[in-house]
Amino acid sequence: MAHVDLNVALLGCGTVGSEVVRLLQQQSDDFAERCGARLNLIGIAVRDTAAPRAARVPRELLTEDAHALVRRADIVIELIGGLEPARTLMHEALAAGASVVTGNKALLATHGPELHEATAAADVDLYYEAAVAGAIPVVYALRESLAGDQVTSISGIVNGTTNYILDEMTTKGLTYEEALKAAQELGFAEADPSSDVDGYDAAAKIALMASIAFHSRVSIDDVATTGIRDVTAEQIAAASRDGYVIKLLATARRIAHPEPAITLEVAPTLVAQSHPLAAVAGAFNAVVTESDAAGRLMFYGQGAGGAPTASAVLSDVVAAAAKRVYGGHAPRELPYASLPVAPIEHSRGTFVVELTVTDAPGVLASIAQSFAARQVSIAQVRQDTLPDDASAAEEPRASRARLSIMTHTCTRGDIEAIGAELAENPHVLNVASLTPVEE
Ligand SMILES: NC(=O)C1=CN([C@@H]2O[C@H](COP(=O)(O)OP(=O)(O)OC[C@H]3O[C@@H](n4cnc5c(N)ncnc54)[C@H](O)[C@@H]3O)[C@@H](O)[C@H]2O)C=CC1
Ligand SMILES: N[C@@H](CC=O)C(=O)O
Ligand code: NA
Repeated sequence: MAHVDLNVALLGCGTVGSEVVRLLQQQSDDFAERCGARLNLIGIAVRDTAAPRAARVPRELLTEDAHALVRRADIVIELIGGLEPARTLMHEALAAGASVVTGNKALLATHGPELHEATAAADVDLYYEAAVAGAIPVVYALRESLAGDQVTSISGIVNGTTNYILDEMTTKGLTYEEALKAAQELGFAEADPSSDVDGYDAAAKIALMASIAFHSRVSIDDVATTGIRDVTAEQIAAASRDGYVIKLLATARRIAHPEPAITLEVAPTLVAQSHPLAAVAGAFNAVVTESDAAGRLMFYGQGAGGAPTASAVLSDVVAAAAKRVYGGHAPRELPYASLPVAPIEHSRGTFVVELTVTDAPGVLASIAQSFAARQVSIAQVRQDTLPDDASAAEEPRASRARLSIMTHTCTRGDIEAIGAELAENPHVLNVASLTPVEE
């Protein structure tokens, strides 16, 4: 079959970009058959053309002038990451009439609306399968497969680095620092790993998924975000003793009260060992959607790493190319529902409150009173005696205990208010954590 020629420009040739080059080289004949176009890689924009690179990267295609390159392309693949110059380059590409494929969740979750508007204005396409959960086709699933349904919630493990770190700490007893270093060496971690460990990478991904699923505009700043820096080996051990694992979960839910809205959160969560997300190990990702007609769906696979992410990039490149050859468009942004984002205090769930307390008569009753005052029902209490505080000056030293209190369903606002009140209770030595639970 005769094929037309399409010019493809690659911006960034790091972990993912270099794998994109490999797939473009190895599968060029197949891609031509699948999209009806020969995908000619016309240039690779890099920061330093003299830097060492994999032998497969054709040096004659390297350029430091990304701006000139995008103006010559039919399809621009942006794999630089970060906000600038990626944002300006994508605008230049769209304005020049190119379709854009990107893995840049940070940019889309911050400046998505203007990029979607520029895409529509230029009558081209914007694809970003790689931006959410790497190889897992979850953007496609939400944009297309579930377009005939009403999504009510999305929850997932969408950051490979933090899942890997928590898993290594749980199963191998590695320290946080050792596990992070290994994740960086394996190519999962972002250039600035704080965006992984502080939860912002997951926040960007849940913002993108929620925007599509709930037909609204959600940004990374709308997500109540807590990372994994404060998760301790003790918490991990206590969770496993009680039948849970700690996972960094990203959740987005449609709520009806006090008004139709969305709640969004990224937080270390106690996931019951029987829950399908508990079995997601290492750098793997999984996303669970609930929708009215389809019920629960689960998507699982490699959410990070060069080759898996390049697979998602190439799926978008093939789709973009086919549209340019045969006509039609990728689904456009459809924010018609305009649901507001509710304060996270409105979100409902069950929680575990962990406290260090003095072990004396009446202490439990006084703590229970804080829950009763807010109509929050306690489902379970576990008490472990702790060794006496050797640093305490007074003799005899007070006995101490660790209390772990699980609630029935309540709002996050209630549990935070209870936590604040308990912090003032003279019997409470420390409120160690307030952790959501996923049964
Ligand atoms: N590594 C992964 O597992 C995944 C990465 N992503 C996303 O894909 C994108 C790329 O990620 P990685 O390949 O891991 O990053 P990377 O840091 O390995 O590669 C980025 C490359 O862009 C180059 N670069 C920086 N500024 C540039 C400029 N002005 N012009 C040209 N090149 C420039 C850097 O020198 C670097 O080689 C990011 O948006 C990231 O969030 C998405 C899913 C998974
Ligand atoms: N740093 C990210 C890479 C993919 O998005 C992760 O660890 O998941
Ligand atoms: Na994906």
